[in-house]
Amino acid sequence: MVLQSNISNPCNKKCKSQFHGGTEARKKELIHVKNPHLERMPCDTLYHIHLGTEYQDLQALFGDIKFVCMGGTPARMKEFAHFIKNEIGYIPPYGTTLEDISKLGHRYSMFKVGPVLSVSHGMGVPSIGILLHEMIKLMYHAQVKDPVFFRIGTCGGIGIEGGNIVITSEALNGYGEPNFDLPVLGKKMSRPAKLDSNLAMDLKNLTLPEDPWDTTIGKTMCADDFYEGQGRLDGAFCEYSEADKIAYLTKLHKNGVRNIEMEAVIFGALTHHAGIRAAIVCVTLLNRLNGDQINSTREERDEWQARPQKLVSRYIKNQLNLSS
Ligand SMILES: O=P(O)(O)O[C@H]1O[C@H](CO)[C@@H](O)[C@H]1O
Ligand SMILES: O=c1cc[nH]c(=O)[nH]1
Repeated sequence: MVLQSNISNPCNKKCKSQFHGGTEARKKELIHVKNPHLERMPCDTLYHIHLGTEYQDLQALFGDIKFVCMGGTPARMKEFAHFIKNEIGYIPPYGTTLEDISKLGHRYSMFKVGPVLSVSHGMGVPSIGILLHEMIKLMYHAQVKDPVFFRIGTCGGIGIEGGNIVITSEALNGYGEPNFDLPVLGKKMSRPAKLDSNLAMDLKNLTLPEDPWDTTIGKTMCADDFYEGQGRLDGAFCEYSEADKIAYLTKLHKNGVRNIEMEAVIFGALTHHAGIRAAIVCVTLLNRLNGDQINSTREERDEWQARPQKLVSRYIKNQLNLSS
C-alpha cells in the first residue's frame, strides 16, 4: 500500500486540528495520552515511524485501526501482514501493495492491513518503549477507539519445551517486581506492568485440540539482556555457577513465571497506563531448565514463530465476525 505518496499533506496549517477535543463521552472512548504538553504543540512528529501530524491526516489514514500487532523483527511482521491479509480477506486498494509505511524512518517496519497494523519493535525495553510512545500517540491522533495491542514474540520457556505458547498474565522486571521502572528527571518512576486477563483467557481458549502446541497463561520475566540478565551460562561473561542458574530459574518457576523475554514490562506498563487492552503471546524456543543455546533448525523456528500469529489471527477474525 503506497501510503506515503497517497496522503502527504504538506499544509502545516491543518496541524492543530489533529489535536482533538470533542465531547466528554467521546473523549472517554479514545485512548489516553496523559500528557498536557501534547495539546499545546502545534504539530507532532512521530519521528521513528516516519509519520507526523504536519504531513499526514492521521485520522484519515489510521482511524479504522482496531488491532496493533508488534513483534521483534521486520521479517516476522511483514510475514504476519501477509498472513493476516489472507486470513481476513483484505484486498489492498487497486494498484497498491503492502508496503513498509515506516521504511524511511530506518528504525521499525510497519504494515497496514485494513484494521490491523503489523509493526516491528526491535530488541529490548528501550526499543519497544520508543515505538510504544509513538504508536499510542498515533492511536490518539488518529482518534482510534478501543484498539487492542498484541506482542507476538519468542521467549525462553521455564519448564515448557520449545514450540509451545505462553500468554503473559503479569510481567515482572529483573528484580521480580511487577513494575516497569525508569529514571525520569533523576528519580525512579514506577508503573505497574499489567495485562488484560480476559483477553489472555480469550486467546488461550482459541487453542484447538488439534494444534501441535499447548498454550499456558503464566507470569513473564522481562530481562534487560539475553545472556547474564536471563541467567545464561553461554554469554561472553559469566560469574555464577550452573547450580546458581538452576536455583534462580526454579525460584522463578515456583513464583509462577513460565517464560523469559525482553519487552513485557514496558509493553504491559505503557498499554495499561494508556487504558489499552493488551496481550503478550510468545512461543518458547527452548526450555531454559534444559539449556541455554537455541539450536532448533531454522525451519522449526519459522514454524514455531507462526504459532502466536495463528492464535492472534483467530482472535482478530472472531472480533471482525469472520469465520475461522
Ligand atoms: O522474538 P522477539 O519478539 O523479537 O523477542 C525476543 O527475542 C529477542 C531476543 O532474541 C528479545 O527481543 C526477546 O524479547
Ligand atoms: O531464551 C530466550 C529466547 C528468546 N528470547 C529471549 O529473550 N530469551
